[in-house]
Amino acid sequence: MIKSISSPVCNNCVSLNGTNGRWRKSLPMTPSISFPKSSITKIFASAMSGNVFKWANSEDSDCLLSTHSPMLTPNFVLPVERRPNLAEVLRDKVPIIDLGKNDTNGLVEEIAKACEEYGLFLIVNHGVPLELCENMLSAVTDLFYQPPQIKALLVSDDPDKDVRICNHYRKVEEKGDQKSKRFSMWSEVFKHSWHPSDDSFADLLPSNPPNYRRVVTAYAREIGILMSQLLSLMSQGLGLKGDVLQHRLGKNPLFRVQANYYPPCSNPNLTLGLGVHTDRDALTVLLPTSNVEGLQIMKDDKWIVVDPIPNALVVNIGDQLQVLSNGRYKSVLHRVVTNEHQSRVSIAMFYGPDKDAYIGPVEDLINNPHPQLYRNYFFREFLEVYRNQEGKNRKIKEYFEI
Ligand SMILES: O=C(O)CCC(=O)C(=O)O
Ligand SMILES: [Fe+2]
Repeated sequence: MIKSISSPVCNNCVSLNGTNGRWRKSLPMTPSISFPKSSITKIFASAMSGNVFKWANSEDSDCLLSTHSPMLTPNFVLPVERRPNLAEVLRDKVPIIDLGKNDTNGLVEEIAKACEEYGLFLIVNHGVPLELCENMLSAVTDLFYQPPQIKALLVSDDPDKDVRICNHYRKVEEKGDQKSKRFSMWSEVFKHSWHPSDDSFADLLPSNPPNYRRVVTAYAREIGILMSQLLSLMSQGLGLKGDVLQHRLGKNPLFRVQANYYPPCSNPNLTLGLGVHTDRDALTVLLPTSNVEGLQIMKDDKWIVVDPIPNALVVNIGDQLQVLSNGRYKSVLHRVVTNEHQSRVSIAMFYGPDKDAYIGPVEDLINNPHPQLYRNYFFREFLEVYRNQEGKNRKIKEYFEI
């Protein structure tokens, strides 16, 4: 059991007090999900021409149709140098950390090591009930399996829209050509905000699937508790008091969800589910379909597979923790590859700073052998740079390097 968890500083955040013992619960299996074709799907499928649906309000982007096998049209085929080169991917071991352990000091050490060396680790015995994870995955799957005409109502490329479905893309500039070419990623994503204790975010969510609002608010509460615990352990891993990182992220953190749907793909060598990126926020907790591979991380200049083991959630460091830790924790470079036979869903819950948070390396972590690596900035500045680099290979924290 984890004993020394400090109370979160944010009034809006959930408290860990009173959760003693929950970490001892052993977590049952995270299920693999199946993708039944609903009768509605069949009706609408017959109304479609071709396999790729052109969204009515999104001129430029061909969104994938999750209800049947989309075709690998040229807009998904990446230039040769950007393809995943699957033959060279390694099967190194990504750390698996048991949060149910009694030894807090050991846990702090293990987590710090994983954050420094990998920027990503799996957690088991994390306390989020299995049934809730299952319900979350199946509610999101139902959402993606709605008829395209229904989903089209949510489709938007406008980053200011709180609730939306979109198709990520990469802009690639060709030599001698002023105009960059857009390549679509082999996925559909559903985004919205969340909150660990104020359920009103759910009022903006679609009323279908009917259970989504209820499930996501329950899941958000659990993830809020888990993230507070992780931030406390990560803070201690830097030799700081448990509440420092959470305090630096501000009173009104930006909580965002991104659910990703990756249909089977006829040639995974030619495209990516999500392009190479780091997460722009502080912390990500990801719930993937178990037993279907997809996520890969870069370590020592090599891509390695993140094994989707049952029961586990994936935790990864985002850009803001790399900056706050003065480069000690790594915001891990990652990507998602597709596979020929199985669909995959993942749900990323992001914890980002308050827009007004002043982010920069924590002073105690700046010293002679460790000079300050980043200049301080308000998070809203970071977001602006992020937006200006939209669709490109982002280099945002590099922009703030000293
Ligand atoms: O699907 C995954 O495994 C990763 C998703 C991801 O990287 C993201 O949503 O930022
Ligand atoms: Fe990511």
